[in-house]
Amino acid sequence: MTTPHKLTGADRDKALAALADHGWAPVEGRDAIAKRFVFSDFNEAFGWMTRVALVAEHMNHHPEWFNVYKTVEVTLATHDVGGLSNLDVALASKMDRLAG
Ligand SMILES: C[C@H](O)[C@H](O)[C@H]1CNC2=NC(N)=NC(=O)C2=N1
Repeated sequence: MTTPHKLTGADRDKALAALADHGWAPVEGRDAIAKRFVFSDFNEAFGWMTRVALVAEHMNHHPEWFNVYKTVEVTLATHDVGGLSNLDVALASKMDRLAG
């Protein structure tokens, strides 16, 4: 897997702008991004989480997430670099793609 590199300056701004188009927003007071995914029911939500979990494990990059019924609140940050990295951007786009 790729080594994470922290996004700063123009790279970070550009990544945040692209992610915003897909519903990801910066987290207040923290160098992280978040998005709420709402599915049609619990099976859809948990099925998606399972698919994401396999991708995340393969990337060795893991989400912070909270599931209630059909809603999954996701926060992405890279603990190893103390902020947002290229791996968060990659995982965010994989999550979007898997959500359809
Ligand atoms: C030791 C292991 O490679 C690290 O702890 C990995 C695992 N998954 C991770 N996931 C996330 N989100 N950030 C990390 O810095 C991270 N680091």
